[in-house]
Amino acid sequence: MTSLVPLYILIGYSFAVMVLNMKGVVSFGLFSGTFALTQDKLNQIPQQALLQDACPSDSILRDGECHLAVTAPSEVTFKSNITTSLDEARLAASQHPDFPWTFWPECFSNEKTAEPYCVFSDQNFANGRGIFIVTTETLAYKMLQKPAFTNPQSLARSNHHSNPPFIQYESPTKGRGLIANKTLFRGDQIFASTPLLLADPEAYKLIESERIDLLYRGVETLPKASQDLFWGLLGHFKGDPVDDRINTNNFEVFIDDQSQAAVLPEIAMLNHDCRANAAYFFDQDTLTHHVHAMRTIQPGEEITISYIDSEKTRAHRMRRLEHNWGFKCDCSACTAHPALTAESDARLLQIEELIEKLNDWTDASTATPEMAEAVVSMYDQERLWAYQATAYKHAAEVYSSFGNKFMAIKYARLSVEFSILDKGFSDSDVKEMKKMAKDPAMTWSWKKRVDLKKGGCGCGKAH
Ligand SMILES: C[S@@+](CC[C@H](N)C(=O)[O-])C[C@H]1O[C@@H](n2cnc3c(N)ncnc32)[C@H](O)[C@@H]1O
Repeated sequence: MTSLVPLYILIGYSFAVMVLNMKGVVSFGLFSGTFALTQDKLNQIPQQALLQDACPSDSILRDGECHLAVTAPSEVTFKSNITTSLDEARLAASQHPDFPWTFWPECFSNEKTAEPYCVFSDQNFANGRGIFIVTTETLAYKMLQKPAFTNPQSLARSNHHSNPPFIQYESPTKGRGLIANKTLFRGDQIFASTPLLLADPEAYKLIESERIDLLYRGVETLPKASQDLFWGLLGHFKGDPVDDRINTNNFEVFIDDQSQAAVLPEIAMLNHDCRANAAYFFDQDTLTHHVHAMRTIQPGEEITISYIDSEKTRAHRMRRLEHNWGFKCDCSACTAHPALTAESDARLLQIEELIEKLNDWTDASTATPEMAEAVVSMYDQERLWAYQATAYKHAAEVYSSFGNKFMAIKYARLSVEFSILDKGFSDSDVKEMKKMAKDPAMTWSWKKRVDLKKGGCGCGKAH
């Protein structure tokens, strides 16, 4: 699973601005006359309070008003040390036949970097949405081999941001967020978007001003509509405006096993909930970040994702969210009565213990199908919809290990569906569970524990 994480966290960088003030830009004015829903439609939507401060999806809500386009905020006074003008960089690129980038890349290096870090920009990427990548030449040219660049058809399902299944609203405590404008069912697509930028956390090896130079140059090279989307993002660390927006909004993704910070402005409007109703993953072939509903989401309900590992106890979750994003989580799981919270924490710890037992494939294993059933039930009770794939996988494997073909198939089928939504179409868990759903007897776990029941060794039963 990818995760939303400040860039400085990706590199274990100890960031100076850790006392966070994340609510700077939010105010609570009424929506302007551009709001498109009629009163009739509003009346069909429960939780109307949320709709008070809503904007149509093609607008950005800023300071209580809907704006169609967002320009660089006035606090941006950055002066780059890069001396080549954009026009010169464009001309230099155009003079090289078959040069894959729109601008000649700017690069910096020092004694800590094995290769220079550069900004590579393609304005035509994803049908004119554009992208810039701050990384080494080696990694950038590897990315160029991906279908996202070599086969534009592979992006046919990406970046359809008109007529979305949500509208934007502004909450007094969370800032902007997205609420469903129609019923969404499990598996319904909410987003499939390509990043405006990918930034290699290793670029932190550059001196600060040079790393930031590359980021500013990158933003300048984006098409105007994408620049507006970038500047419309919230920044709450109050450091450099570009860095701040990246730190507040980036998702950690992996491309060829290398961690990258990806900024996806539309998806970055999703707020956090420890019991999120949507899940996300990144497909590195198409450089597309997908968000899907994990359960039925009613119209008027906020669509949420989890920024952190929400299988942890409340205190742990609250600490992470406050440390990384500067907010006190007030989701239902974090604000429940202490008696209920204690129960929830106890369940989460018990899930952890049981999973450890289910993962024990030695002859001393005490794992049983009932144990996995308890785990499945507790995930459900905890409302951990985005994580259920894990529970189903354990159940499928334990049933297979006791030779119970149809219970293994049942849970493998469930695991495939949930894993696709949470981990991606081609994740190894998906492949493994697809194999089991077809024929458990052909998987490594088949009858692995059968002989253990009789006190013998389960060795040698695998196919
Ligand atoms: C990726 S942005 C989400 C969109 C953001 N609300 C906006 O207005 O642009 C992350 C920021 O949203 C706010 N946020 C997200 N989830 C929240 C929550 N559950 N409670 C309070 N603030 C939240 C925090 O300020 C956080 O730093």
